[in-house]
Amino acid sequence: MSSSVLSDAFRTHPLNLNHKVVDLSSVEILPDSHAWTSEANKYSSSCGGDISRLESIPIINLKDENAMELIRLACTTWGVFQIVNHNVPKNLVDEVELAGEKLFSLPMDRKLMAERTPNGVSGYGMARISSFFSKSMWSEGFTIVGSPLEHAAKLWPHDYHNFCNTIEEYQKEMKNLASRLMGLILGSLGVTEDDVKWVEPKGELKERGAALQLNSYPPCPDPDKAMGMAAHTDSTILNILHQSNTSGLQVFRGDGIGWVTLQPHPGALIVVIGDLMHILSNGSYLNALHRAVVNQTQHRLSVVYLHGPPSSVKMGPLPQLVDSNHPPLYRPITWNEYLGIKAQYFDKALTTISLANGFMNADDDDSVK
Ligand SMILES: O=C(O)CCC(=O)C(=O)O
Ligand SMILES: [Fe+2]
Repeated sequence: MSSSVLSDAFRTHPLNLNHKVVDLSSVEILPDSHAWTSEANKYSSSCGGDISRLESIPIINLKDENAMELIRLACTTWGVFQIVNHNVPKNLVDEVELAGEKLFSLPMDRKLMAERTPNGVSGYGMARISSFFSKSMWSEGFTIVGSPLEHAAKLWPHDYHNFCNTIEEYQKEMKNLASRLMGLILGSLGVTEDDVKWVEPKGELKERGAALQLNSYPPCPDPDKAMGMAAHTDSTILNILHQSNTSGLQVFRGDGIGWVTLQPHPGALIVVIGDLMHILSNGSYLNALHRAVVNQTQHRLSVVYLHGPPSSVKMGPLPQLVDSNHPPLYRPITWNEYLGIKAQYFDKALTTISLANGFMNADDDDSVK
């Protein structure tokens, strides 16, 4: 895995470290710093409550002969779906979950030895989106780009091999699965992988952006006022997420339904469509707005594989999807440039590259850097 795209983008846009790292496992009363009000989370008022149960997020069997069509439906209505029969060995998923549990149960002073630096990308710390919110999230994270060795050796100076092996094996499986999913998703848009050369990059283009993010959500004394991870869309092509057997991930349906909880399904992995796939599909595939809520009794863990494009590729709406009736909605952009825009504009990032509102000139690539 290449580290350059994410590392470059994160170095240029360091984290705003207003939030103090707190050892959440030792907190008995929700501190004000972690008490979210409805102003702090503008989407919370539309919370779906009972309605959530009427709508459920599709579970797609990748071996189903209609898988492509089901994916198309899921991407146009949800921007998220679960997959089964994905061929990722169950014991590997269990091992990566255990590795995460082992990591987050270390004492805080040990975890801080592997802390992510303000302009670094790998290591222990809070979700990068924390800097957009005045309140702290009820979660901790560990990001791995490329080899986990450097940070794992800080966590377990004499015993990091198992962790590294598990992570590297999982990264390999995720990379294969992501490329299989790309074939299916592009197919569902009526585009072949041959039409999009960078999907299976050869030679120089091989350099690809990817990362693994472990998220930990300890039990929370006042879960209704706390927020595990605030509402966001992912800045990738797609993310593949495994959640431990405790619900918490919610997806927002804009058509009046509100927040819908993604119930853990044994053996399933979750695919979240990111901003870049939304751009590629010329707006037809939804980049799911999602968040993670917490609960009072159970520790929850998620393992997220971030799948991005090679650094040099400029991505715009796929030419096959654009014609005089369907003009391009976004200007072409590299991932690095998009991550920079996201770091600055967050949930307005797509608007700044929209061609529909005349905000930007399509040829003026450097204007927002
Ligand atoms: O923990 C979860 O379920 C959500 C995590 C997430 O959205 C992310 O890491 O981007
Ligand atoms: Fe996310």
